[in-house]
Amino acid sequence: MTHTRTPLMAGNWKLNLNHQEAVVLVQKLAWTLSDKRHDYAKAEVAVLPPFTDIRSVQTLVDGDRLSIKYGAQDVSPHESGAYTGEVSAAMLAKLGCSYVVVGHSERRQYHAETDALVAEKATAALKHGLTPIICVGEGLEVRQAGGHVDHCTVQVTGSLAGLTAEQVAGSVLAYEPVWAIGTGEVATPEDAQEVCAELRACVRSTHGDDVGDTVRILYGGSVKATNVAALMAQPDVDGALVGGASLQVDEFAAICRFYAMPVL
Ligand SMILES: O=C(CO)COP(=O)(O)O
Repeated sequence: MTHTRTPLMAGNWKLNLNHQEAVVLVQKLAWTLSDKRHDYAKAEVAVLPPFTDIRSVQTLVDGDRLSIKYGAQDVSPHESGAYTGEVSAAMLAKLGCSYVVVGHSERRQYHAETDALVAEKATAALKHGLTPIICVGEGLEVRQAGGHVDHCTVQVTGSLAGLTAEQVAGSVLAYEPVWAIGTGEVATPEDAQEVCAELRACVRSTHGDDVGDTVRILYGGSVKATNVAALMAQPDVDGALVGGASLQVDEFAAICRFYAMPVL
């Protein structure tokens, strides 16, 4: 069966840009993409700013009727209550968010997030109509020992625990090898394909072939305009989760327009 997975290019801004800078970047991004006649059917475009920027981004996107989508970098597993500092999925949904990242390696590392917590966050997001971008990825030692596939399939199985087939089909997975994040050390297209294919096979076996064929799987880790086309040429890579390069408008716009580039 040929799949109809729309590519997704998502910019994870991490802890960068205040709400005023966010508006400037999104405005410039929209102009650049419209100038180049970007086809949003060929690549969906999303930005994932810090929480404090989201209301401003919503106002801009709604006011100018932009086709750019937006979301958050984390969400509480709780609905409401005494959870100081947390932001709920309902609050993000109210702000018009489409996406929310869960289980990014930086949260797994610095906030000790487990697969079980990631699954709870994904469930909370889906309950409120948000699409979770569920991240997995191995560190350098695991990669060097050849344990990357097992590591990532264990993570993905745990992070999808309790989700229905329909919920998994409506989620996005992201393979982000930790050794490739912010290091300039991009995985080769073959490395990315190997793990993305294994993640898809894992979903097919746990939630059915249709779900495996439908779920989108992104690659993340030092994605740039110069390497995106080769990554996107891989059959199981459905998009990119972009960190550093998403803060540069021209670079991110070029990444979004990967389909207009030759595969080097
Ligand atoms: O962590 C990432 C996206 O979530 C990747 O970051 P870089 O693109 O800066 O390597």
